[in-house]
Amino acid sequence: MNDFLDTVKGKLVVSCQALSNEPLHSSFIMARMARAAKQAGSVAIRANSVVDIQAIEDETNLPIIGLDKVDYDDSPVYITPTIKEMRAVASAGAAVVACDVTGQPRPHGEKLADIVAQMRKEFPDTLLMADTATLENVKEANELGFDIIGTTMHGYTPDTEGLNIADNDFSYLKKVLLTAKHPVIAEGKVDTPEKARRCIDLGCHAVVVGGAITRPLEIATKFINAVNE
Ligand SMILES: CC(=O)N[C@H](C=O)[C@@H](O)[C@H](O)[C@H](O)COP(=O)(O)O
Repeated sequence: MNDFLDTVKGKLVVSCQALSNEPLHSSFIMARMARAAKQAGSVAIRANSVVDIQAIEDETNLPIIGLDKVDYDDSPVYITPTIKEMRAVASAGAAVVACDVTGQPRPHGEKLADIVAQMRKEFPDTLLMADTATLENVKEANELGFDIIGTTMHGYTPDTEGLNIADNDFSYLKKVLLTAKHPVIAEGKVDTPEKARRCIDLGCHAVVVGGAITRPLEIATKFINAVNE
């Protein structure tokens, strides 16, 4: 039985990710980041790549929202873009597999509906999280029956560039909550404890915070910029 949704209800999930061009890129370091998150009380971890997922599972035994960021030449979609990465993340033991649901073309012409159907067949106990950018994407995630709807890609697609879910007291997130037919996880640029709390108070099932906790380059840059101004 997958009890992920019960486990994270009303809670914070810490995202521990560092791509190959980031200073902390290392499964060992991501596992230590996850250890710190667990010690602080995080009930689940969001992680990128099979090796990081395995290292974090070994270290923390916490449930994981897994993804695999891969760049393909023929598509702008990079969060778990094809069935190959979906299978690999589920096989690594992630409780939830997150993937891009932004309506943009996937690599090799793969269709999201086919990917979802295949995953349901092969991994019936694994939950699927839609990383959406717009209300249209939320509607598609509803129709395809995703178990969790995330706001992950809001601000990161050509249509939404520069937007932030926290703008105007989370006015976009409020619309997502009205549109989504499945639990909503707020994710993306939630960079203060107060904002994380607000997401829960507005009715999100859970909230994911990444960079503000686990990306020291991002954190240090904010301090440096403030001091140098
Ligand atoms: C857009 C994209 O690729 N987001 C990624 C998705 O997994 C991660 O790089 C983010 O760190 C994560 O979504 C958490 O968000 P934030 O780090 O802003 O709290």
